[in-house]
Amino acid sequence: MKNPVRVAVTGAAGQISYSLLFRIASGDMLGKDQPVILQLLEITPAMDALRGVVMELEDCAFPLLAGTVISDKPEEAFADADYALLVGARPRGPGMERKDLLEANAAIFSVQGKALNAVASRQVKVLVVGNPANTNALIAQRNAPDLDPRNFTAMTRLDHNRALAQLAGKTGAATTDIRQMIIWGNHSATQYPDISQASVKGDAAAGLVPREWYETDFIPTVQQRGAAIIKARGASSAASAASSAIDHIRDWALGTPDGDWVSMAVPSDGSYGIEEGLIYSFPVTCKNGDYSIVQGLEIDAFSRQRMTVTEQELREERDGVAHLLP
Ligand SMILES: NC(=O)C1=CN([C@@H]2O[C@H](COP(=O)(O)OP(=O)(O)OC[C@H]3O[C@@H](n4cnc5c(N)ncnc54)[C@H](O)[C@@H]3O)[C@@H](O)[C@H]2O)C=CC1
Ligand SMILES: O=C([O-])CC(=O)C(=O)O
Repeated sequence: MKNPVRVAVTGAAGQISYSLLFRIASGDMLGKDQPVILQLLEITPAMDALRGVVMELEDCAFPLLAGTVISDKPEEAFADADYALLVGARPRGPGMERKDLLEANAAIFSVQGKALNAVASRQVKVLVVGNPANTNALIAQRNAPDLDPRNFTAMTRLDHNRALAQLAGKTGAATTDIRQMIIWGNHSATQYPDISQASVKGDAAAGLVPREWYETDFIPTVQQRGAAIIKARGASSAASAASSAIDHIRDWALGTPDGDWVSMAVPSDGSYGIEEGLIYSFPVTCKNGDYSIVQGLEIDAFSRQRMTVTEQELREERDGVAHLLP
């Protein structure tokens, strides 16, 4: 049996975590041979609710759950963490954009970045889910100067999976028949879901669907899916967000399949002309616990224009939180 790894999760009594924690503990994220210790962070008023979640975790008798720690102090929850899933933040309600949460949530990520810097494993892999996820990841990263900046990522895998589902529905294929989908940019309404590289059962996706559908239906549907779920459910997506967080960390830790890639928001290294340092979603492949941005893709004028719009929004979000970026 492998030694247990430490997985910190914030917002552990919230609705995403209620789907997420049980799947981490069952081995869906890091493999059926990898024991985990869950280190759960909540705010003080939510500690009773968190104790209830831990009672349920115990009652599952998961063979891989090697321990559970709960705390309302980031320095306790992040101690020696190998993975940190930063979920805890306020969700948006109807009529809000995700960046409307910036003011409410940004402070959380500067405090947690400092705590990760102080006590987490030096190799900690960080996934920010709390919105606005890309800019929150930037805040956490910049407050953790002693950690590898590349290990701060934000979640656009839900958008990626939504795009797979939409294209599968339109072409009558299974999501597993689709390769090389891309989400570029921000986890927001400016994101650019790009099928120009994608294939369905080996055929170019762009040749299988009308251009008109792609531009006026597919792109806005994926961009607005979070809002559509809030409208329908009265609460933001939770189970699908949890599932995508599992996918993000699993692929980062265990690797992407040959011949395919996934979308992750990672610090730009200047690839495709995107300003260095922004946490921008790119197509990436993962191997041996590391990711690389896919290089050499051709970018046409349509794509470039959309990639620039979402880059610009990320610049504006960053400039809006300059006081939290040491
Ligand atoms: N990146 C993505 O694709 C997605 C992101 N989200 C975002 O994820 C976040 C969480 O969503 P839900 O679980 O639905 O919200 P929720 O409100 O059900 O749970 C959030 C939890 O975080 C806790 N919390 C607040 N401040 C905290 C802090 N400083 N430290 C630790 N815990 C703290 C709250 O007490 C609450 O229990 C929201 O910001 C939401 O917008 C949601 C869906 C998809
Ligand atoms: O839309 C929201 O506010 C929640 C979220 O990020 C998503 O479902 O993509």
